[in-house]
Amino acid sequence: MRTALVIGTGLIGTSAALALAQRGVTVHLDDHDPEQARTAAALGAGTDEAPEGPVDVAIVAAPPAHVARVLADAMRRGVARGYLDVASVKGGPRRELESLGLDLSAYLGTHPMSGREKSGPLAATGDLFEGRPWVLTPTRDTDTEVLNLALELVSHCRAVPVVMDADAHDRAVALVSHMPHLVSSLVAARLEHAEEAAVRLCGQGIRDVTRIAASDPRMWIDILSANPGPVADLLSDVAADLDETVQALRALQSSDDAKRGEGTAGVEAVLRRGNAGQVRVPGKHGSAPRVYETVVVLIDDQPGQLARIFADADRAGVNIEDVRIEHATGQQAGLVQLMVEPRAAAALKEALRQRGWALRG
Ligand SMILES: NC(=O)c1ccc[n+]([C@@H]2O[C@H](COP(=O)([O-])OP(=O)(O)OC[C@H]3O[C@@H](n4cnc5c(N)ncnc54)[C@H](O)[C@@H]3O)[C@@H](O)[C@H]2O)c1
Ligand SMILES: O=C(O)C(=O)C[C@]1(C(=O)O)C=C[C@@H](O)C=C1
Repeated sequence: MRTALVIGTGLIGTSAALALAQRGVTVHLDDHDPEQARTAAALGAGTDEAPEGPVDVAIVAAPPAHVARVLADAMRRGVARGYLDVASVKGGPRRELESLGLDLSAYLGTHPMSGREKSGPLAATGDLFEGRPWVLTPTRDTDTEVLNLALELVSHCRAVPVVMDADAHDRAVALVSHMPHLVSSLVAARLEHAEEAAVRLCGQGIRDVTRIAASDPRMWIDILSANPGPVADLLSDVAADLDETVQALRALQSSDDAKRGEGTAGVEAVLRRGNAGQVRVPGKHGSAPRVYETVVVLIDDQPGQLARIFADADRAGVNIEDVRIEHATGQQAGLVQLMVEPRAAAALKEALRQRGWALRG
């Protein structure tokens, strides 16, 4: 692939454009809000000038409700050899395109399983998709050339291609993305009118559970409107589990020993089922989760601290596998958790201590 046109230069479009531009592809940027395309261009994602002739691939990264219309318009204008979209739902846009009577052999629906709770080009990064699954939904009618273009895009973004049927994809993401999003919103909603004294105590647990609740509701209305049935079925199962958990907790309040025993068993069952589900969440690069040792470092809230820690770890020859930052409430300090291979932990601790870092835990 030599040339690409990204239509919709928000978080996802600009992130893909940055990755393509970094691999030498000439990227043209287009958005119904020209300011967004200008911003993406200023970030180094490509040019906001229109291509002179057809490009190799057009990537539509507009909100799901607009995807079919934008694709249809681009296909009628013949702007590319192949047409892709990256919408979070796949069945609806495909059916909408079919109903418009277009030849879909040059179209392939895709979905990168990576994103952020922030929108717009300024939230974009060229490494957003690295190591993440990127779903491709070819049909029997899809041109091989277009499938190859999609595989090239995924490879340039250093993601992992996963081929699926569009409706199977929508059922799967109902479980791993859409239902969890609503649960996150429901948990975060309990904080809206909560007392300040309680909210001030928020630690990492609730931050983990509520991060995605900060996402743009307009985007999520589009997503959920295109997949309501599977999400409603799953949420109704969660509601049944919630009812059982409430009953178990009520039993724990009883003065009767036998009832309390039932309550403990009920609560334990839900926690153990949670453990069993959690271990199935794939780790980095989509592989089985690895067990890392955590080295905790106290940092001041000053620029450059993280870069210094990474440089010191690099000097000690230790690879940081993952990182988390916990900001201490009301203080100019934070805790950085560095996840490393267990055999590298002792060397890292020693090197960081020698370079004056305060370690915790
Ligand atoms: N945010 C995520 O985590 C995530 C992850 C994977 C896939 N997606 C999918 O990627 C797509 C884009 O999401 P995003 O998070 O980048 O949103 P975003 O709001 O950051 O960007 C969307 C962009 O599309 C533009 N746009 C809207 N209507 C348009 C139209 N008719 N023609 C051209 N441009 C138009 C907007 O001006 C905006 O710049 C969506 O389909 C979404 O489902 C999102
Ligand atoms: O904000 C994030 O971390 C996300 O990855 C968002 C997330 C997801 O649920 O996994 C949300 C919707 C997209 O379709 C893909 C990714």
